[in-house]
Amino acid sequence: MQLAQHTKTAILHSSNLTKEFATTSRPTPVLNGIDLTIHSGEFVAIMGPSGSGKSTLLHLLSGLDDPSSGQIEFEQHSLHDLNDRQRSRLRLHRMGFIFQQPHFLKSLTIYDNVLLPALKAAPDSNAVQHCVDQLLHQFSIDHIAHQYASEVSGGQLQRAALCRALGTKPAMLFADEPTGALNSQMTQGVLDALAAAHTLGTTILMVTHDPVCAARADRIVYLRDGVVVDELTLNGSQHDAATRENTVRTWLSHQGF
Ligand SMILES: Nc1ncnc2c1ncn2[C@@H]1O[C@H](COP(=O)(O)OP(=O)(O)OP(=O)(O)O)[C@@H](O)[C@H]1O
Repeated sequence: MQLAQHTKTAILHSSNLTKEFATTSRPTPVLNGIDLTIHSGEFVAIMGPSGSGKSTLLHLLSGLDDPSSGQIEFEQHSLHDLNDRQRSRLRLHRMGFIFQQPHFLKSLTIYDNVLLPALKAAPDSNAVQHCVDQLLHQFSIDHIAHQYASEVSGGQLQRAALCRALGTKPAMLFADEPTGALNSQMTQGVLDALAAAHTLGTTILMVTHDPVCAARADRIVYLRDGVVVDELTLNGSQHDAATRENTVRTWLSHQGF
């Protein structure tokens, strides 16, 4: 992984993105024309009321689901132009994912769960094992490497999920409420791990309800009724966590959050 370079190269760009879900009565519009650019090396949080379309947007931007209309470009690839196989390859090699509930294969150790997708992405097993060892050490879970998912805490498991996501060396990490199921102490551990991944150059897009999590981002995008209604850029000089959090909470209160 390379050190973060704060160049203004777009890694992800969406234009006029819409999404409707077909319900029994009529199509329900959920996203109503999203124009969003995420720059390489940025850490962007998506916030908004429940049902505003945050997870739907994350799924579209990562190619997990298709928009009803509009364009998405990821590293100059139009997702629309890729077939399923090409998209899967792009997700395996260039994107990482973490969700609120990490799903691990129960019959494999934490180590093997992390190793498996990394080997699929880059079959040089020695280099991959070295990378996995480093990740587990960096996120302070090397001592649970040979345990099973059922034997470790939620915070440890989420950090393992982050290792698994980073083991394929993705350019961009998509995180949907990664701390939603954790207490505040475990949340801090996962946020520190995310911040470390960001410092090493991974672009991050994170959906969150939590101002404490959002305060770690460079920029917060606020969604209401499927539209981006406001953005907050956090001043890089606000290194003090309490100051950043206050800035975020004040801004959110103006959004009626
Ligand atoms: N597969 C689906 N079929 C029909 N409706 C859906 C589907 N997925 C999401 N929706 C609807 O789209 C809207 C937005 O959902 P989404 O999960 O994106 O919101 P969100 O902002 O992430 O919400 P939350 O904060 O509660 O997780 C909701 O009204 C939801 O019911």
